[in-house]
Formats: sequence, C-alpha cells, structure tokens
Amino acid sequence: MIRAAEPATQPPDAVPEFSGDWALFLDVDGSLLDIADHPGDVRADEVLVQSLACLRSRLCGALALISGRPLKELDSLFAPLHLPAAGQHGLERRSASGQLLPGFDLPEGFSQVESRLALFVDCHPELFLERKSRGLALHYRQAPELEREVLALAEALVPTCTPPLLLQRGKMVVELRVPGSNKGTAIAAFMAERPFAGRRPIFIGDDITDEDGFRKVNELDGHSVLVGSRDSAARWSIASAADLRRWLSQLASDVSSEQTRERT
Ligand SMILES: O=P(O)(O)OC[C@H]1O[C@H](O[C@H]2O[C@H](CO)[C@@H](O)[C@H](O)[C@H]2O)[C@H](O)[C@@H](O)[C@@H]1O
Repeated sequence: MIRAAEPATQPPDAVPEFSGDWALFLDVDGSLLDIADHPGDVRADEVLVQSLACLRSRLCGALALISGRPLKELDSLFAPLHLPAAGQHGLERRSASGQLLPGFDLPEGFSQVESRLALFVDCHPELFLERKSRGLALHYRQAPELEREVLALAEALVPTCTPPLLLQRGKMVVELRVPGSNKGTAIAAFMAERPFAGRRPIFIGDDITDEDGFRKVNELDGHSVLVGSRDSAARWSIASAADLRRWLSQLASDVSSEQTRERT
C-alpha cells in the first residue's frame, strides 16, 4: 500500500516511521480528500477529522493544512477544527496561534481578467470559474476538450496585470493568481515559528502545485510523500487519498493506545 518512490534513498515498502518530533503538513484536494467532479462536492468525514485532531495533539500543535483553497473553505471542510493553514497556495496563512499573516495585494487589472474569464465561461457553461480573493481558477473537468483553449486564454491574460499574474496548473484546472508565495514558502514560514520550529517537516501532497513543498522539506532534511505515482521530487509515495486516510487513522489509533497505556 505504501512504498518509497526512490528505492535508492529509502527502503521499499515503508513510510517514514512516525515520530513525535514531526511537523506534519498536509495538502487537501487529491491527498486528504478524493478528487470530485466539482470543488463544492468534497467532504471530510468524521474519522478523518478525528484523526487530524488526535495527531495535532500528539504533535503539540505542529500540524497544518497547505492548500490551494481559501482558508475559509478549509475551516468549513474540517469543522470544528480550526487548524494552522496556508490557503491559496500560501497567499493566505494562519499561524498556530491563530494569527492571520499579512496578505498580498491584488495587481492592477485583476478585475478585468475576472470579467474576461467570466465571459469565456458564459460561452462555455460546462466550465466553472472559482473566484478566490487572490486568484481565479478556471476548472475544465466537465469539458476536458477545452483544455488547450483554457490554457491559451490564461496565458494571454497573465501579462495584462501589473505586476503579471502567475499561471498555476493543477488537476483539470488553470489558476491565475497573485505571485509571491507557493507551498514551499508557506512551509518554510511555518517552520520558523512555534510549534513547528525545530521539528522534522513532512509534507504529503499529490499535485504539481505540491512540488515546491516537496523540494522545501527535502531541503530541510524532512520527508516528502507523494499521493499517487508520477515523476516527482517526493521521496516516498502512497497509492491514493483513501490509503492516506487509512494510514493517518492508524497512526491516530496507535497514538491513542500509547496514551491509554501511559495512563494505566
Ligand atoms: O492544494 P489543494 O488543497 O490540493 O487544492 C488544489 C485545488 O483544489 C480544488 O480543485 C481540485 O479539486 C476539485 C475537487 O476535487 C476538483 O473538482 C478540481 O478539478 C481540482 O482541480 C480547488 O477547487 C482549487 O481551488 C484548489 O486550488
């Protein structure tokens, strides 16, 4: 179920052994949650929420979500948890103490880009335009044949803003967003703060937007875990989001048993 992606550097058929000194960073869509037809269709089940709560407590609070989604959505997906998190690919960040870190300004021309994309979606209603405060995600999961057209339009719109937008590709989505952060910079920022500082970072993600995070934890002597299989900087891998959830739930249950033993 869980294997090392690079057998040359890690033993096969194993994940790094869980350690209480981890700082655990988790991607959301495609990693903790299965990919769904529409961004609004995903749900986090109770077992997953309980596993995250248990692991967060075992790691003394050093567990954070690192996602392309806005913080508001992460809070509602994982309610009642209010986890430390980086949203919108690091453009929004909430520290473990609950502090919201200063945001990034919108570039000049952003609203014109939004109108241009909205017009395009009017002509192609099978597309979905997700509006975030610092970016626009054009989803083509329901119309994969439009991929080239979507990409060409996004590329043409990048330089129409000052400073230019950043084009970020994802699973059946092209995002045009404010530059200045990525998942690697978000992880580095957490690692400079309590309770993450001094711990070993582990980042688990599935998409190309997660590669910055994998490179960052590799650089910090941490563990990078890819969900799925493809060329990646990640040094470990796990087959699917369902397998990841099972693994986290097993870790949480081991932690609970350990705590019960300690009390008796
Ligand atoms: O960084 P992540 O937490 O993985 O978020 C990446 C993007 O995820 C969402 O879109 C993706 O998931 C949808 C639901 O499964 C799916 O329908 C879509 O095709 C995927 O691209 C989210 O909507 C984006 O805002 C995130 O940036």
